[in-house]
Amino acid sequence: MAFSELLADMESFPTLAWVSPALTAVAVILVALFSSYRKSPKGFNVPTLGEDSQMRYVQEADVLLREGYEKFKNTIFQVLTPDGPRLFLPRKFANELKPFKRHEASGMKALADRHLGHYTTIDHESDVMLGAIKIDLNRNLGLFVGDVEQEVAHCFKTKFPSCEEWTPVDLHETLLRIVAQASARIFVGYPMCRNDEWLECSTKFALDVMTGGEKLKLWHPWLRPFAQYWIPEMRRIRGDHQRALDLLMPELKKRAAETRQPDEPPRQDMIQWMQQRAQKLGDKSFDYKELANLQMLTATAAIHTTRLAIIHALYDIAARPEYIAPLREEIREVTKDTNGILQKQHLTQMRKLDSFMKESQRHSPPSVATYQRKAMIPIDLSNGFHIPKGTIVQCNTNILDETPAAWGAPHEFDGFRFYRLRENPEDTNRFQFASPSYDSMQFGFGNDACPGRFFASNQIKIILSYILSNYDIKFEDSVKGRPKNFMFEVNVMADPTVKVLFKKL
Ligand code: HEM
Repeated sequence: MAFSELLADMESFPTLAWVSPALTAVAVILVALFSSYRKSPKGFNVPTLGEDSQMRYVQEADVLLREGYEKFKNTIFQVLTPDGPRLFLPRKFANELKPFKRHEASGMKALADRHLGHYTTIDHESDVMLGAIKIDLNRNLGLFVGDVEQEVAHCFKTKFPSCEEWTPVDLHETLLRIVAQASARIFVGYPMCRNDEWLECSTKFALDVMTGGEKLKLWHPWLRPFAQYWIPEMRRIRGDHQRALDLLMPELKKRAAETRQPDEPPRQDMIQWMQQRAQKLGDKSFDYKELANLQMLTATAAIHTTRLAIIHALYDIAARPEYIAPLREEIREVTKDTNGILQKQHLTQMRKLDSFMKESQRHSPPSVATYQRKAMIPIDLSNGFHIPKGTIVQCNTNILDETPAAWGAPHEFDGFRFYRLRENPEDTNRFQFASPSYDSMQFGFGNDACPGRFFASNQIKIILSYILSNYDIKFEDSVKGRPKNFMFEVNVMADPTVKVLFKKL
């Protein structure tokens, strides 16, 4: 971030107007001294990839990590990044880290550290939240197919252009609303899932965390306790939590006051599951405030990741229109007994769509280094490398050359490769979108792989099948081929400048 941007942040700090000019001058000098702060490159005893890699790491980590793979193959290497040296392990070490428990090698702590979770409030591990996702949500997924489809249809009717003619649509913005509302149907229930303020609050929080964390990283660690008050996003985070509580309160009070009839089935949504889990676990610290925080954290983990996977898939479909007819035909075929109304078994039967989603994610994963862990204890690897306690490591998980030979041409986009692999009766339950494996770590790997992946798989299928059944899609004429992804460090983003044209069928 430029010095001028930091100053702009300072100017927006409300109290600065009445702070003495001398104090402001001191603050300006401190900003000047520390705005270019970067962690000193105190590296590890492994080869370093390119001494001048810092900017390349920010803008093209995919290319850089590929170079690392070609140069070092099965050797651990480090990259000098703006946050200091980072260790990249060849994929095979994921197998060695897998047996470690989360209090020994933690994915959550790695993520929290990356986003300065202590300040951005995401350093918050909760058994209530993990249990509600891993157990309750996954157990009840089938219940919600109709409800989610209803929310998706409602969103398209109320928030989407009519598309009688070819109409350009900003997928980033529109899908944020659709995914947020469809997810909120299960997280906070109806009618809260249509509350505009709630949807805005629960989706903006993630952006504040990401941007606020990045801005705060530019400050020297000693100054961060003060600098957090200068950065608008960091100041907003506190407000986001309070606003979430205020917005949820009427619903929580309503539920607390209601007596359900004995023959009434229990409510099924994340609010209910979290409350029940907290009771079961005897979690004394769980109150309405904590519930609101956990809702925000769940939305943060769920919404942007799912939206991005859908955008990538739509870019892949628009770039390869030959897939539209077979995908549409599959949707029509599996739902023909219910006149096009989706039921849970239909989602399992959509094997071509599942394969297409997995192939899209293979080419456009959420990150090119998905398996990241913070060593909470010292860990020794089989090659003698010692990971000191407190160190974050990640695996170089997006090297297409490592694709198993049986999967076919590794670099090609083959939307139905997993569909064909599953035709082998022994493999019929393998190679699914929501099945992480050693060769497919887009959702992570092992016990702590993404617990929301089954839910995400359903949400993506419901939304894509709605689009394919109701619209034709294509790129604007100016777009040639599949738009190249953008990188921010190891994170893979879909080009936000591209518009997809929609036309109602
Ligand atoms: C396409 C959508 C999604 C993608 C690509 C994705 C990806 C990931 C990845 C790569 C991890 C790290 C796993 C590891 O390090 O082994 C993760 C963790 C996690 N995800 Fe997802 N995710 C998605 C959707 C969701 C949804 C919908 C939810 C919630 C309903 C969710 C909740 C979580 C949580 C709570 C964790 C931390 C798990 C733990 O520490 O045990 N994710 N996700």
